[in-house]
Amino acid sequence: MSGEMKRIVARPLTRENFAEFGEVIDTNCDTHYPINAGKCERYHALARAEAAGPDGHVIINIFKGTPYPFPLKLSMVERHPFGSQAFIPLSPRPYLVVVCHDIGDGPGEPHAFVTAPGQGVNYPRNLWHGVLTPIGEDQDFVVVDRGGTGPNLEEFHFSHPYEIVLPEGC
Ligand SMILES: NC(=O)N[C@@H](O)C(=O)O
Ligand code: NI
Repeated sequence: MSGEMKRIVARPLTRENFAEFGEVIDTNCDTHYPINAGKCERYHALARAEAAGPDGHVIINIFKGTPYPFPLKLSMVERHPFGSQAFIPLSPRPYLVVVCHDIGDGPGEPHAFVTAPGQGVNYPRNLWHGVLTPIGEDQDFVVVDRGGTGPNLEEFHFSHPYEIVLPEGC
């Protein structure tokens, strides 16, 4: 294994297999009810936005992402100490989600997921994650995260990069 990258195969993202990391933003849930005299269905409180630290407040952004080559060489993950970060795709394409638990002095082994078309995710404050990673085509996202002052980006560079591969047929 010396010199070789450890291979991680991405799994399909589900609310259940992502629950130990963060929230999935999609309509495959039971927290919904009709509003506006039945003309609209509200899928309520799918995730919670956190905005702490000096002058912390929630902001809404658009990220126009460009695709990464696969297999992906993952050498860095990051986290946001003062706030959460949610990614909601504006096109029905899968993208890659990479997250890690913190093991005390930094991130543990990465966990990789491929979203279903249209599925969003919310990274709670301080969750280690890979940067926005579209697959195959440019993809735009609404991103809900934290504005304010103070350092809200911490990066960790792995001493041994990982190789992230997509599941068959992706
Ligand atoms: N840096 C930035 O705004 N984006 C990253 O946080 C990311 O998770 O893609
Ligand atoms: Ni981020």
